[in-house]
Formats: sequence, C-alpha cells, structure tokens
Amino acid sequence: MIESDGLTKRLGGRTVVSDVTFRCEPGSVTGFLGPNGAGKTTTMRMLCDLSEPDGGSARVLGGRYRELPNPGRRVGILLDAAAQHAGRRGREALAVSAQTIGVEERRVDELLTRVGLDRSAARKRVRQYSLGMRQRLGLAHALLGDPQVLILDEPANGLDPEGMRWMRELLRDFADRGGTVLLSSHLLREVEAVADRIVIIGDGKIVAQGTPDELLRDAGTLVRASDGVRLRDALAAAGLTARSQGDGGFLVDAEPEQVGRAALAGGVVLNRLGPSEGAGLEQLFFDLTTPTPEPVR
Ligand SMILES: Nc1ncnc2c1ncn2[C@@H]1O[C@H](COP(=O)(O)OP(=O)(O)OP(=O)(O)O)[C@@H](O)[C@H]1O
Repeated sequence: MIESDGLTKRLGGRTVVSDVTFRCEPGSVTGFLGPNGAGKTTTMRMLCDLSEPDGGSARVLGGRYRELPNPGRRVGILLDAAAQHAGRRGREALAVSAQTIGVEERRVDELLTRVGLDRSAARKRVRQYSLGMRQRLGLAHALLGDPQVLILDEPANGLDPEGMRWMRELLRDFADRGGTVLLSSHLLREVEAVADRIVIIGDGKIVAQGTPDELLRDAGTLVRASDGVRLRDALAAAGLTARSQGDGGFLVDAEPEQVGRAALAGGVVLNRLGPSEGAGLEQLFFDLTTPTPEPVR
C-alpha cells in the first residue's frame, strides 16, 4: 500500500506539488500520469523520503519509508535510471546492492536474466549502457530484495516497443502476485495499457483519478453538426464549455441531455450526440492537463 495524503512541496519559490492525495492498493498497478514538469518526480521523491514535504504526509506499507525495517527488502525504487554508478559493471553494481541489503548472490544472476541483460551486457560498464539497458538494470535493483511495493519513475523511457511490452508484463505479473506498483509516465499509451487505476497530475495538482473506465465515463459529451458555427454559437449561448474537434464536432463538458437541449434551443440539427468514449483517454488527458479549457467563442 502507498498513501499520499495532501503532499505539498515548494521549490524555487513556487508550489510544484499541491495537496496531492491518492492511494495505491496491493494487487494493482497505478499509473501516475502527467506532462513534463507536472510534479510526478517530486511527489515520488517525497513518497520515498528523499525529499521532505512542506505539507501532507507519505506512507508506504503503513509507515514512513525511512522508518521501515530494511526498506530495500520491502520497497523497490527506480527514480533515475541514468544516475547509476557509471564505472561499475552491470553485474558488479547489482552484486554490491545485494550485499548491502543482505540478498544471496545467486539472486543477482536470476535477476539479470529476468530483466533481459545477458552475460555480455552484465560484464559491460554501466557507462556503456543505453538508457534502455540502464532501465533494465535499475529495475533489477528495484526487484532485488523481492519487495512488496515498486515505485518507478518513467521506467519505460528509452525502451523500444518490445521492451515496453516486456516491462508491462513484468509489472502486471508483480501486481497479480499481490504487489503494489506505482509507475509514472508522461505517455498515456504506456499507462493505459497496464494500469488498473490512473492518477492524472497537471501543474502540481491532481486533476482526475480512477479506473480507465471511470475516467472515460466522466469525459463529457461528443456532439457534431453539419453547421459547426451554429452549433458553437448554441453551446456558447447555453454557457457550456466546449472544445472544437474539427468537422463541426465539439467535446462538451456536460451531460448529453444538456447538450441536446442547447442544440434544440439554437435550432441546430445534430448528426452525433453521445458520451465521448470515441474521443478516448487521449483527449481527456490533453484536456485535463491543459491549464484553461478554451471557452466557446
Ligand atoms: N530543485 C528544484 N528547484 C526548483 N524547481 C524545481 C526543482 N525540481 C523540480 N522543480 C520544478 O518542479 C516542477 C515539477 O518537476 P518534476 O520533476 O516533479 O515534474 P515531472 O512531472 O516529474 O516532470 P518530468 O517528467 O519532466 O520529470 C517543474 O516545474 C520543475 O521545474
């Protein structure tokens, strides 16, 4: 279990994480989704006690990370794959960590195989690794202590499509065995394919959270007319917030019935009216993380 309760952080004179609250349950993958600079890394650093919150609290497995007995055996963390010791060989780096947290050396080779680093890769120095290889090694570090919780910041960065699929399968399997996974990404597709729950952050604030289905249900109404200008005017007259989709279509922040009534009042003939499933999470993500939705003009 991971609990972020009102986490708040000020950096460089401004609030970069503001009142961030969410929970990640055992047996599930939670995707922490937001554009670059939204506050994902800062939040994760507070969860791992690498940064002191200015407000709120963070709990992992029921307590503060730093107060957990032998946290390396209970929580696997990958925050910055690029920051690993560049001068060490892959296997050596993992073996040092194993010794530090009291894990048998046998597990080092098991994990290298599990993350897809072969003998030749394991012998190379980390500075020769591509970002994708560093991610794999970072994940091996995170898994080394056979933890119950994984906290991973942009773990798919630098992986090719095959590598991303492999990562998703690994995380799915980890959660299916009862583990708790929190992974961040700025790419919706990556998160959508694996997450049971999605927490969307924009400009330091949680803008939406729920299962992918719940988020889609709340995504508004898609409406279209041959006369897009007239429809736009009718929506504006009803005071509805809408975003143009092109082709006379609009994504409206209201229920279909409200939108239908607005069109009727404006005498507009519609050729589509319904929940916005077709617009997908992509549009929702874009809308939610774009600071102010354009009003209809
Ligand atoms: N040490 C710092 N001093 C001042 N501002 C900072 C510092 N670290 C981060 N920030 C700012 O805080 C905001 C949130 O950054 P953060 O790295 O948490 O975002 P992110 O969602 O992880 O984005 P990315 O995917 O780009 O890493 C950004 O605007 C960033 O510029």
